[in-house]
Amino acid sequence: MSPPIQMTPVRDRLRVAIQKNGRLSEPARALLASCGLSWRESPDKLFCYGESAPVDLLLVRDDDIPGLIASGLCDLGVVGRNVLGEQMSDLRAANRDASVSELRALGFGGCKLSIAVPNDWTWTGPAMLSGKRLATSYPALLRDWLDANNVQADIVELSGSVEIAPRLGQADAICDLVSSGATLAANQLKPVEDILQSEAVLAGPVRDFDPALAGIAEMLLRRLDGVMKIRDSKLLMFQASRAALADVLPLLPDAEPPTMYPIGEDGMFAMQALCHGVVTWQRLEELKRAGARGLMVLPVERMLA
Ligand SMILES: Nc1ncnc2c1ncn2[C@@H]1O[C@H](COP(=O)(O)OP(=O)(O)OP(=O)(O)O)[C@@H](O)[C@H]1O
Ligand SMILES: O=P(O)(O)OC[C@H]1O[C@H](OP(=O)(O)OP(=O)(O)O)[C@H](O)[C@@H]1O
Ligand SMILES: [Mg+2]
Repeated sequence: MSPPIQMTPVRDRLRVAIQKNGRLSEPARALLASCGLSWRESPDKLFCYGESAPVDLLLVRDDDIPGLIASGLCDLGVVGRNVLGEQMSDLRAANRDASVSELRALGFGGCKLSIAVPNDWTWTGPAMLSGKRLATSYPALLRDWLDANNVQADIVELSGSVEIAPRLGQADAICDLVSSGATLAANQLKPVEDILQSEAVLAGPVRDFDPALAGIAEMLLRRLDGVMKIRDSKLLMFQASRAALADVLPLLPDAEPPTMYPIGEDGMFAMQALCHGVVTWQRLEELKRAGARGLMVLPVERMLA
């Protein structure tokens, strides 16, 4: 008798995994909310049902996010590049294909994965680590870096409080996340090499989305791109004469081609330009000196290209 056919239920709602409690939880939720998503929370707060669009949230430990995407239980996730990179590097070391990839960098949760050594070492380069013991929670990324630098060293894997390992005599140096550097300084360590520049990323499957979900995923990515694009953007409005344009236009910070229309006076134009660079007071003063007048900086709430 042939075995019973297993039917995998087809989902028609997108599932996005985000960190339940931690550094990335609030910014991840805020970013998704700025894409027009809203949710009804379940009583246990592990699952949030999407109300404004068929996009549900799953609240989990960040370490579980790549695996949930790889297994198809979730479609997308917000996770640190450090966590995603570590797990994908680990898979490659086991000769398995990386099944989850970074779809977008999200611009928050910035930190570095760095090698740090005791303050009294005079750093001369990676070769100094030969034969030494390195404590880390990122053994796969550290192994990649050591291999790339032809360094033979022992890796001591710890799940946290890595910075204390040298003081305990457990390791000679460390490889850990650094942001302000305060934790290193408090443990008489100094950063000497950066292995990875990390930030929160949107992770997704390497394979194509299920057809029932592809349209929803595309909608979310499109909105996310719009939000990311205008995150630091401002609409700059001003007036300038035709003669001043050659001096004014190069000063617009990372601007899209401006819209301009003639106004009453001879040779004068009203102009508006979407600027992706930061419009500082100093830049406004430079624009004024170059001939712009009536300068106004406006926030941009939404954009659909
Ligand atoms: N000091 C830091 N400054 C900025 N970002 C950081 C810092 N430390 C970690 N991060 C980033 O934030 C992510 C989440 O950090 P957090 O400390 O909340 O994780 P966690 O303790 O592993 O949480 P979980 O309980 O979900 O496993 C990290 O993987 C990293 O990408
Ligand atoms: O450079 P800093 O601003 O000091 O940040 C770096 C510290 O932040 C993270 O630890 P966290 O505070 O999350 O504690 P953990 O060691 O328990 O992960 C990371 O593991 C470093 O220890
Ligand atoms: Mg974690």
